[in-house]
Amino acid sequence: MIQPDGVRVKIPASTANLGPGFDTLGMALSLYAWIEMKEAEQTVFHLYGDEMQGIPRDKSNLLYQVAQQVFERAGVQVPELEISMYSDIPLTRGLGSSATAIVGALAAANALIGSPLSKAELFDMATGIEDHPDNVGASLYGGIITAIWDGVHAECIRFDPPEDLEVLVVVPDFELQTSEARKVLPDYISRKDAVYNVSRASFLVGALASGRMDLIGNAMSDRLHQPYRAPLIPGMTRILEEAGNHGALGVALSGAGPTLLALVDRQQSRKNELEAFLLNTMRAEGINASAKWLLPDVEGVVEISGMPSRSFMDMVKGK
Ligand SMILES: Nc1ncnc2c1ncn2[C@@H]1O[C@H](COP(=O)(O)OP(=O)(O)OP(=O)(O)O)[C@@H](O)[C@H]1O
Ligand SMILES: N[C@@H](CCO)C(=O)O
Repeated sequence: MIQPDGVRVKIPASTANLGPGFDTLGMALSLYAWIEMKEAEQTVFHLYGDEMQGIPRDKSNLLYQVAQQVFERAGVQVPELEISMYSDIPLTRGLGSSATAIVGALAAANALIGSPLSKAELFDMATGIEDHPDNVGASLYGGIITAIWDGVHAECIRFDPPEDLEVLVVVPDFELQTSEARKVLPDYISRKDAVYNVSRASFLVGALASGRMDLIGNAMSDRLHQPYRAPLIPGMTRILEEAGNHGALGVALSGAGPTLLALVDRQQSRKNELEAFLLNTMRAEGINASAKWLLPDVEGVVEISGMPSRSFMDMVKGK
């Protein structure tokens, strides 16, 4: 029942909220992590790449802990594991690195024992661990997801992003833990602000699902989290206000930040201008940042089969 050669999965990064859809909307992105998981005599970790620095290499590691939850739920014992991971996803920057690790570990552990758990069960477990469904739903299902969570079950509707949608992310060179970026949020907001957000979030889903990219801009504004988080990210307020004048369809804080995200029509020609505006605005505030042009990922987590003779890193390099 346990796969003798182990299993390999590829998991996309994600952006959460897309402005008004706090803890609800997510989109998978073409930036990836890879995990290999095998049964072993003694637990050992091989963590590759700059983004894995500082991640624990003992049984306290999130990947190991999450895998054990799968085995427990399935009633199977696999106490010792050999786990390899490589990631291009920056840690603690608002691109869903923790969700990627959770979804990757759930999918790999489930595949290792013959896939007894359904994707819906993995979604419930992932949301329980992360505590909100937006990033994990996107990494699990790919595309754009709109999700609900009642504390036990998560449900989502997934749809394909508009065909010409491209995504610019500008990743500042400082970290911001999600837990810290949640502490600054108020427990209560006014009815006026609640209506503002419900209307924008609903309108945004309608615009994205029907391919109306011309309507995205007005729909991406938010009063639930971004105004409170803006003081943590120098340059953010100006970028949110002015990126539309430099070719962005819409702009938002990516997840809990500090990364900023602009949605762009792939057919338009002002990409250099937009990238320079975002980078220069941050630089003027003393923040170095790097820009990445990404596409939506439409597959979500996938198992990579049939290459047990290739080393893990050869597989990653072969992409
Ligand atoms: N591969 C991994 N193995 C173990 N722990 C990880 C791994 N990847 C991420 N983490 C944990 O997740 C933390 C980052 O989670 P956090 O929610 O703060 O940021 P994020 O997921 O990158 O951004 P956001 O949730 O805003 O999109 C890291 O500090 C680390 O503790
Ligand atoms: N919806 C979450 C995403 C970050 O994990 C937040 O904004 O805090």
